[in-house]
Amino acid sequence: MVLKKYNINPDLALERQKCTFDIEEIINIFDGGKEKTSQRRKIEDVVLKSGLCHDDVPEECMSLKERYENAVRKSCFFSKLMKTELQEITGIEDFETPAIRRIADALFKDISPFLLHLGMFVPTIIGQCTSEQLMIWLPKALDLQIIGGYAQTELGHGTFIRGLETTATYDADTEEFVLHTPTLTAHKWWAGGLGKTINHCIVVAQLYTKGVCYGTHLFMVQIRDLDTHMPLPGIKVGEIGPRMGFSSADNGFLGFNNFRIPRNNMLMKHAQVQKDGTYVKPARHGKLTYQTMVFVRVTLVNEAAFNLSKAVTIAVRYSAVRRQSEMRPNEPEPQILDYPTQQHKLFIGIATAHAFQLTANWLWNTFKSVLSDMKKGDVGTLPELHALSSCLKAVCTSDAALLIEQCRYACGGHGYMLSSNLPYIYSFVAATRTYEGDYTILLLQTARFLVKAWEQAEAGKTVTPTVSYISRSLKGEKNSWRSTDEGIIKSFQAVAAGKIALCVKSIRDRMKSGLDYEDAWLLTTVQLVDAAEAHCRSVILETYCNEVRRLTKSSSDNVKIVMHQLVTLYLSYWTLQRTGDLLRYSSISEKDIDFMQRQYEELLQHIRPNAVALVDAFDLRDEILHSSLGAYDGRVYERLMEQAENNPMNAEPVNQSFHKYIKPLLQGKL
Ligand SMILES: CCCCCCCCCC/C=C\CCCCC/C=C/C(=O)SCCNC(=O)CCNC(=O)[C@H](O)C(C)(C)COP(=O)(O)OP(=O)(O)OC[C@H]1O[C@@H](n2cnc3c(N)ncnc32)[C@H](O)[C@@H]1OP(=O)(O)O
Ligand SMILES: Cc1cc2nc3c(=O)[nH]c(=O)nc-3n(C[C@H](O)[C@H](O)[C@H](O)COP(=O)(O)OP(=O)(O)OC[C@H]3O[C@@H](n4cnc5c(N)ncnc54)[C@H](O)[C@@H]3O)c2cc1C
Repeated sequence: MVLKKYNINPDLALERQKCTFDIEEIINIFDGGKEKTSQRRKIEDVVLKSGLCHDDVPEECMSLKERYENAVRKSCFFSKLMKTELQEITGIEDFETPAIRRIADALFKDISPFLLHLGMFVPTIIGQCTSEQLMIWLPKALDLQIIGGYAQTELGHGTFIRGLETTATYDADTEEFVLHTPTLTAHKWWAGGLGKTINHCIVVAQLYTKGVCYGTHLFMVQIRDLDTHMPLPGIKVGEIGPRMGFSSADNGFLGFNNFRIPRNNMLMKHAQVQKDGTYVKPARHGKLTYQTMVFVRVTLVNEAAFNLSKAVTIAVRYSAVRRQSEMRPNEPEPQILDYPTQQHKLFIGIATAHAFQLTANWLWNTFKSVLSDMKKGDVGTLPELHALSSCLKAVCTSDAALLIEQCRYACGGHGYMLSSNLPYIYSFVAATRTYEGDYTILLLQTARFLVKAWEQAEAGKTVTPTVSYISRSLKGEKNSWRSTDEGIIKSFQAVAAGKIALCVKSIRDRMKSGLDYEDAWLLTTVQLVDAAEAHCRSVILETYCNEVRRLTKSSSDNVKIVMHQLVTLYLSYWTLQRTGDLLRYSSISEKDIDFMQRQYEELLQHIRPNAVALVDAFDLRDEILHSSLGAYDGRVYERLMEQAENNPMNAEPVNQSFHKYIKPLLQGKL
């Protein structure tokens, strides 16, 4: 759609005059410096000027097939643009560039069918191939001579990877693997792009050689002819059908009928099958084939932050424009943003977007540092990364989904319109809570790490920094509540330590009463999930505070003030959400809680004048927001009417169904 130009809505113009800080300063902080902001804007200009974002009809008014075809068209031209003009600007073949991720949303209101190519296929090649394999597949994948996906999940199993049924049996005579789908439930299911788009695929299958099963391994499989795009003989492939979102990502199914691939198509960086069929197990760590999942979990924290920032931008701008009800008799209707309950719904969204973005950046740096350790042969930091990326992925995607839905509630009926974009943002983020490891499953992985850390600390061993609070707790350090940043973080750590202690106790008590470890663990899993969530909260709170302090060191006083107001709001919000836990595990009193409640309500008032400026500081162009409610000019009603008038349903004054059905019904002739 071409966005019509309107003058700024007067309410929104007034809001911007109230701003107390330099918006550009905050934009630079989140971009990582002035130069990065300027590079991002250049990238956005190129994409927006390319005309690629244009749709003849709104995406939501297209059929599923049209939406898919439109998304393929855009993905192809966008890929070409990335290889040419965008590469010149970034100067690198850098798919990490956050700016590329952001501007992709100007093209796709839903999802690109190439998402998994960039999101999992290329990263798996980079992380799992030997250098010889890398030289064969990486240039082709980066150049889009081959397009790939990641097919792990099956109809019968997603979470439990060890239970996957697809087999890859080595045939030493021909030096090939035979891929086979032995049952209905063994069909690959869900892989993005698999339905219609991709010609190659990373397949996760149980490896058999010399009659022994060695568990799941990764294989590069060509599934379609490069010229005709027809499925290769022995391959059954198709689209799984309409879903809540991801409508243009052609999620697919895949079955193999004794399909042969060369030995070299097993990704052999970590484990190998030699020509004679001898299996060589990974030298360093048994779970290195799970590395792409860790990578994606790390990027999903960023997705949570980015999508929440879009939703809250839409809802705050709308709330500044929308007037409803009256505060006092005969007074003009106020902007709904003036209601404290509305501020309560929205300002936590702004603070959370900041908290998650800074946590995502920190996690990304941790990920890079662990990768560099692993390159040197040291896998010692991997368990902590796995525990961190698991809980942060779980909690951030889950919180973001809830807060995005809250943004929709905050927009009343108009938020329910697809043209608000809130339903699309929600359905995308809701899926991130499930895929790449379901919420509960990932928190249970973190809980395993926490229980082990507890046992290590008990044995007097040093534990990693993110769980050092366990050692303090074991030393008997009592928590005394203080309503400062550090004080609140310490209390949240005391909550986490208290919950982990209870889990350990429950497991041990249950074992004493005769249960084996597995049953004792199973019966404690409700508490274990809770403990892992508490640990994750303490990590987010601490990272957010530390990062704001670090990043605003040389900022103006006004930026320091407003960024810190949001930190305090976040800390107060979570304190009030978790009073039960804090009363149980810290020395917080009722008086302290009353103080925190008052502080929270005062903060809403302090942040109110800067609310619109704070969402402007996410610097999200209208073309990325795609929202009738959230455009920079605030012309909500004009856009809603424009969209209604453009609705293809209104192209003809009388729909044919009137003549076919309604009229005969009215006339008793049906
Ligand atoms: C042109 C267009 C441009 C468009 C650009 C847009 C860009 C957008 C960017 C978005 C980015 C990416 C989006 C990607 C979209 C992805 C779509 C979705 C994909 C998928 O979902 S793929 C499938 C994912 N599946 C899962 O996640 C399954 C979850 N299950 C598991 O991970 C495991 O089964 C398990 C961990 C739950 C259990 O595994 P298991 O083998 O049974 O192990 P355990 O016995 O439990 O544990 C044994 C020990 O191993 C440790 N462990 C487990 N996992 C790991 C790991 N990953 N790393 C390190 N260690 C691990 C575990 O802790 C145990 O240790 P211990 O014995 O306790 O010491
Ligand atoms: C939009 C979307 C895109 C996807 N894209 C891909 C893709 O490209 N490639 C791919 O391979 N996969 C993909 N997936 C699949 C995805 O990774 C899985 O759906 C996900 O990992 C969850 O697994 P599941 O469906 O088997 O759920 P299940 O494991 O069946 O979960 C169902 C419920 O059971 C619970 N549960 C399961 N096991 C346990 C346990 N041990 N303890 C306690 N509770 C348990 C879960 O918590 C959950 O509440 C995609 C999924 C979606 C929704």
